Amino acid sequence: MTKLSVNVNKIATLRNARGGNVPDLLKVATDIEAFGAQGITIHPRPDERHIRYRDARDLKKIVKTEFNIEGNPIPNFMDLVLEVCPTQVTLVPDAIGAITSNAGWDTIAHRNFLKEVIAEFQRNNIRTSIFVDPDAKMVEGAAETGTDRIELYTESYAKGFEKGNREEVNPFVQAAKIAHQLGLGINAGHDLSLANIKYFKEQVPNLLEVSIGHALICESLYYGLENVVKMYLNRLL
Ligand SMILES: CC(=O)[C@@H](O)[C@H](O)COP(=O)(O)O
Ligand SMILES: NCC(=O)COP(=O)(O)O
Repeated sequence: MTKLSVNVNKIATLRNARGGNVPDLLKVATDIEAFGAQGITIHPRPDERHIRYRDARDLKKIVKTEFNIEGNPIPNFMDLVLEVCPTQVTLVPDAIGAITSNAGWDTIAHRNFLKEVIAEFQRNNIRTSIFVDPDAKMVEGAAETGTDRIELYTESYAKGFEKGNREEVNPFVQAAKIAHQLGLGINAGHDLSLANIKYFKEQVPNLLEVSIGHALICESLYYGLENVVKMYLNRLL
């Protein structure tokens, strides 16, 4: 079984649009768990344009499933994660000003930095994952950092799948095989959707967790949040 961790960034985007507390992020996260999702993901960004650092602290008090915090390990982010102690931290090399995450780590160029940061989180019993492209060299480099898991950056798969290019999954299959041989756990995320998740899950071996936000919240406008969470869970069996 592959776990579904729902990324609630977009709930915070909607809330922040009016300055109040509608929708209530904490209630939505609790409901998502009640609907069966096995995790909640957030990706606080330095400008707090959706998730605020305070949300991370508040969510920690109520999330009963796996809590995953993603982000670039700048000092403020490191301090937040070490204070909140989520189940997992996913390190993402976010470029300043980028509209969303748009690349995996160069695990060779940043090996020493990643090693240090990962060791610090692991000393505090926080599972680590690093965001990587489906590239054998980057996966091998990830293993050298000591990380527990990798998160495969799935945008290229999602784009290819939309155009009918199912072979776009092949690099992910290869990357997952290498990661598994090297003893790394495998997560995946970015632009996964109801349309493309089933094929990805069928093809990519040893997939432990997917984190899904943007498409899942958009799909919920049509089908409702409870239905959509259950539809993902069915596709991830
Ligand atoms: C790491 C990743 O894949 C991103 O999809 C991210 O978690 C979403 O961030 P935004 O919601 O800020 O686009
Ligand atoms: N790690 C990926 C994530 O949390 C959600 O990405 P997206 O579904 O919003 O593209």
